[in-house]
Amino acid sequence: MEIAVQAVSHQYGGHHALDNINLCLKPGLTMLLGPNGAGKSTLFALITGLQKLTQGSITFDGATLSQSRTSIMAKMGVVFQQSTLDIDLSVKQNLSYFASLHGISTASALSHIQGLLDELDLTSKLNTKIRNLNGGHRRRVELARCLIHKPSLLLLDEPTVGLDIESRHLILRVVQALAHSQNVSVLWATHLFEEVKHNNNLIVLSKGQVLAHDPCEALLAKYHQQDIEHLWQHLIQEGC
Ligand SMILES: Nc1ncnc2c1ncn2[C@@H]1O[C@H](COP(=O)(O)OP(=O)(O)OP(=O)(O)O)[C@@H](O)[C@H]1O
Repeated sequence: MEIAVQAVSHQYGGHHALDNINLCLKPGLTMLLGPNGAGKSTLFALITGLQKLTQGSITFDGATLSQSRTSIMAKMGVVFQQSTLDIDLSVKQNLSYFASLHGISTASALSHIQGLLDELDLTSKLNTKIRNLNGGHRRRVELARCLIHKPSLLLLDEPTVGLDIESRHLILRVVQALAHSQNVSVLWATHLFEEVKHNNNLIVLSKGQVLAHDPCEALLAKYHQQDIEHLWQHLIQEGC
């Protein structure tokens, strides 16, 4: 799915959270790098329709949410910063409930994500209640859940914050493989330089403005920087 964000601004009261954002997301993994308060979650809220879009436009393969909400939402998978799992239900019950919302049977949902459940070390935990899982495994369940309906747009809002290192690496590896092998557009918000790989697309967001949006390699070459942290510092100094 191709997502075009054009001239999008958003204010909370008089505070400009996003200021004239223009982006085009294509299949593959795009990292949205920005510090706390840069406007990442606000952008997610506008793309998902949780916040009403009042300035600019966002289209999904050419259609807006107000034109084709049901079909666009059916193609969207989202992991928000805050967990939305029911902690008193088991892993399987959480997956099953989500599948049923999309008109998918539990059996076909589990069969579709079986490989993923194995990779995420969740198969043996299907009957475990979420409250008995650690944070890393809870996040893995959320990732598996949002892939049940085969989305073509995946939005991940700081999905590895606060997780153990093994879960962080695993989630990053799974999402990178997914974005590489399937026709899925992934937008991954992060404030961690080390999560950005040189073969990713990169959007640098600061104080509600896009400072750069290009393949990472191209940005490193353009600004003569060796790594993401130095690129970031260079862009901040140049842009603000
Ligand atoms: N509901 C709200 N009411 C008022 N101001 C808000 C609200 N939500 C966000 N903001 C402000 O808008 C700006 C952008 O916030 P946003 O949460 O989008 O940034 P972020 O990059 O996702 O940061 P974080 O990683 O801390 O969530 C910040 O200055 C924040 O304080």
